[in-house]
This record gives sequence, structure tokens and C-alpha cells, in this order.
Amino acid sequence: MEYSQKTKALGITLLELLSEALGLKSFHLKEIDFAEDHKLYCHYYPPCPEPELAIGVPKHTDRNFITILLQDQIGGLQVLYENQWIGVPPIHGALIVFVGDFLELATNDKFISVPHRVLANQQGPKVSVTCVFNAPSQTAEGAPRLYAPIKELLSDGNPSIYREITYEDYLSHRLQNGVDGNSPLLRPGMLI
Ligand SMILES: O=C(O)CCC(=O)C(=O)O
Ligand SMILES: [Fe+2]
Repeated sequence: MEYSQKTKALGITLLELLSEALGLKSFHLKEIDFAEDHKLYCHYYPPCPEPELAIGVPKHTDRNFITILLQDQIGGLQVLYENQWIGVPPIHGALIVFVGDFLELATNDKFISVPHRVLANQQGPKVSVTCVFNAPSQTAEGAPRLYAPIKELLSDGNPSIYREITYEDYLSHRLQNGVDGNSPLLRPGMLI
């Protein structure tokens, strides 16, 4: 409970800093409901006798605004950087922050949602905790919530590259991707 409250507060601070980094007022991302739907998930990875034949979590991008991840000392998290899987070594007390697909969309690709995966491991069990800031599918009035790049970030030199979409549109593109793990934002139906 306390961890949940602290990570929520950290997430809000991050949203303020990210807003400023984008040249927006510090409350901008928070005010467009980025901090509204906050959840905590615990992952348990049992030790795997043949890790080369298995995967902990397959390649994916996160379907939210941001993820704050706490990993233990076992390791196995990798990010895809320039077509190579790079290990993210565990550092005691450190948190990892992922930009999710909806922040990539909102910032018109200024911030990129990086594909990542978790390898299976002979050691273990491994545990991790993720705190996610989700993109609500509906408005407070119950209408489908629309997502598009933030207008203040767009200009003639930086036109919107994404269509206005609902969370349902996003999910259906994500499901069409099957198991390739690529961001649904790369699909033609998302791009203008
Ligand atoms: O457990 C981990 O290290 C990462 C989990 C993850 O990528 C996720 O929950 O989206
Ligand atoms: Fe993830």
C-alpha cells in the first residue's frame, strides 16, 4: 500500500518533469488524465531448468503511459536497442522507467516506447513489481476516450504522425500483431 502511494507520487513527479522536457507546463500530462488509472502488478518467475527453451516475458511494448519497474537481483530484463537485445543489469534500489505506447503517441514520437522482454533463468524464483499508469478507455461520462498527439507539440514542421484513436482501436491493432511483440503504433491503421 505504501509502495503503491510512493510510486504514484513518483509517477506524478515524472509526468511533471516529462511535461517540462517537452516544453509544456509542468501539469500538462497530469491534467490530461495521465495519472488517473494507476495499478501495481507483481510478477513471479519460477526457476527454469532449461532457460534457452523458454522465455519469461516475450518481446512487447507497454500498453500505457509509463511503467515504473522494480526488479530483484536475478536479472534477465533486456531492451531492444538498434536491433540488439541489451541486458538491464539489476542495481540495488534502482527503478526502471519505461515510456509506454500512449506516451509515444501523445508526444508524436518525441518519447519512444522501447520493446523489452524478460529471459527465463535457472536461478530463482525471480520477482518484480511494476507500477503502471494506464490509458483509460472511457471518459468520466462513459464515452470512448480519444488519444492523439498533444496539439501544443505539433507544428508545420512537426505534423501529427498518428490518427486519433480509441483504446479499443489500439487493442485491436495490438491483437492483430500476434506474437511479434512490435508496437501497434507501427501499424498502418495508426499512422496518418
Ligand atoms: O518483470 C519484468 O522485469 C518486466 C515486466 C514487464 O515488462 C511488464 O510487466 O510489462
Ligand atoms: Fe513491459
